[in-house]
Amino acid sequence: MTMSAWLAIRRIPSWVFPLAIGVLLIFLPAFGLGYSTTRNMQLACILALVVSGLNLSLGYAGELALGQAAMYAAGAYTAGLLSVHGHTDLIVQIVAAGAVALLVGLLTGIPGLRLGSWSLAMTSFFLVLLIPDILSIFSETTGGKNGLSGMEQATLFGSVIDSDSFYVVVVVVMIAWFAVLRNLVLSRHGVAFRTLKQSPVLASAQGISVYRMKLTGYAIGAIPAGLAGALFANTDLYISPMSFGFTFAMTVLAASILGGSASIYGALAGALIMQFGPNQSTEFQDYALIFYGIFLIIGGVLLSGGLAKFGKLAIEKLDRRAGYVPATPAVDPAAAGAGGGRIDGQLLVVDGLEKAFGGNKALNGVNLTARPGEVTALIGPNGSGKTTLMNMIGGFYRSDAGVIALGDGELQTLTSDAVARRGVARTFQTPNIPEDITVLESVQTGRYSTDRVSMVSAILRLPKYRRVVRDDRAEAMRVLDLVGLADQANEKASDLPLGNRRLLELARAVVARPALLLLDEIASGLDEDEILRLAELVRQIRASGGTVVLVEHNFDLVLKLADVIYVLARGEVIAQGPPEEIETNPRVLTEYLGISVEEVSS
Ligand SMILES: Nc1ncnc2c1ncn2[C@@H]1O[C@H](COP(=O)(O)OP(=O)(O)OP(=O)(O)O)[C@@H](O)[C@H]1O
Repeated sequence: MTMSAWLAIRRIPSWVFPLAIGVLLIFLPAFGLGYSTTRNMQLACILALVVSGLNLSLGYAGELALGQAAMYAAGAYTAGLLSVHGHTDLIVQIVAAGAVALLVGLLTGIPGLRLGSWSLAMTSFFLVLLIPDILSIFSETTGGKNGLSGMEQATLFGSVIDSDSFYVVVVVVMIAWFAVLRNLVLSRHGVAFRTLKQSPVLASAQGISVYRMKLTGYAIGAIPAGLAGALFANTDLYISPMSFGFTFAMTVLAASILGGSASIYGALAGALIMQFGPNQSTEFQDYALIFYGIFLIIGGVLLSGGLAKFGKLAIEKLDRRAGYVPATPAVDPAAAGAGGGRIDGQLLVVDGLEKAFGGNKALNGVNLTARPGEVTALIGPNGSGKTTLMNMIGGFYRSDAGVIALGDGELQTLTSDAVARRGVARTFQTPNIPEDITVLESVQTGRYSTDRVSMVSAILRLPKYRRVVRDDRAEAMRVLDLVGLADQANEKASDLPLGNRRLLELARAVVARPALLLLDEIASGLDEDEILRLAELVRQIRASGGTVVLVEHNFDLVLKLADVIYVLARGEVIAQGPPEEIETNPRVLTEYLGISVEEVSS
């Protein structure tokens, strides 16, 4: 392909391609596809729906769950039972199946995710094993092991859907669901999912409730499984527990990993491979689990990221060869709004804060005040409690006693995500920047908790969502310009050198104009020039009205930057005051700098 042709292709909006594939799938039977291929295509689309749900929870929210098979079964039996009882309208069946699957998702997800770590994987795994037993217990209704028969052909607006039209319906449902998913994962919620997967600590520091977000991913992922179940039940008008067991759960997992679980369209690719490959051969069925094991190893080890990753790499390579660079959004000076770049910093008062780890008192009655428009620095030898104090202000540790007041509210009882939503932003000792997102997206995530916008609004691209996206972009470009990274807005954030990653973190922390900004060793690992640049930025934030608390080992920088310095030693404040005082305080010199007063005066 010539490079100019590639550039022309890149100018076409990205949603056009999947839609074109969808439309092609609709018309495939018209090209003389036989019954068996059309049927396999239909089953592949149904499988793709189930896989897309797993991708949302596994690939995006980072939670391994095998419960899709159970949700699929719930959807299929809901539709089947409705049909047996004379409710043949497909829309009614699909809506009911999606709702029941969502319920199964919530009922299993709530306890599974509450317990944390691997418990959702375990809960959902057992759920899959339980399917045949549950269906047997209610065998009078479900037909038990013999399956549910007696379904009527589905109808749409009163007319019976013949098998050719049913194929079209299946593809249309898949296209519609993929459009929903695309809008979701491309929105700020999608970036939030990816942040959560890579760093729950960063996610909660941005105001995202890890538990709620994971549950949301898992529960939304249940919906397509339910829809798929309803479509599957109407394919043969017969369902039995055989279709929903452990082997099916493994098919879904293998398709997800082969196609690439962190992608939407990878779900279709993986489903097509599984449907037209392994599912065709009867010998395969006998050794299915062994083959799935092999697939999972291939997918997990050799083909990390699945086919979707290959596709992405190929696109990136072509982009590089053709010199394609997406346009960087313009910096709009008016984006600063009526208040300019003003930050409404709030007063932080820490009073009598205590924290012990076992017998080790990390903080012992710490008092500290940080004012808006000032930089308050925290220094002290290693192990003196600085990080502990920062983590307690940020809500990551619970205090044993004491009060942390910000403005007219208190923080000490709040979780870290709630503290972030109160306007506390932070940077990390080691920059915490998720992979596979751009510099611009990364800064935009700093605004996740301001101007909140619902997932429904994002999926439907409602006016409020569009306005928030515009503001997110404009504000992010404004602060990127401030830190000097505007022209790298479209680069991969994690590829930046350390100095720029620290600048990026600073931009991400100030983009929401926080009430309190916590900076954790921003100078470490930087050269002189980079330190000067960061210091200048911190001064600008102070001048804009920000309340800044800075933990820093670089004493010279602290002396230049801070308005007030607190010196911690063994969990207690041993000195506090302006730099001129701290610099000459004998206790600080001996305890922190390790030099005697005589040495200084000589
Ligand atoms: N999660 C934890 N569990 C147990 N002990 C901890 C924990 N976090 C900190 N500590 C202990 O609390 C004390 C204070 O540690 P902290 O990390 O707050 O010090 P610091 O001043 O930030 O040190 P550094 O400059 O090395 O980062 C140390 O004795 C440390 O071992």
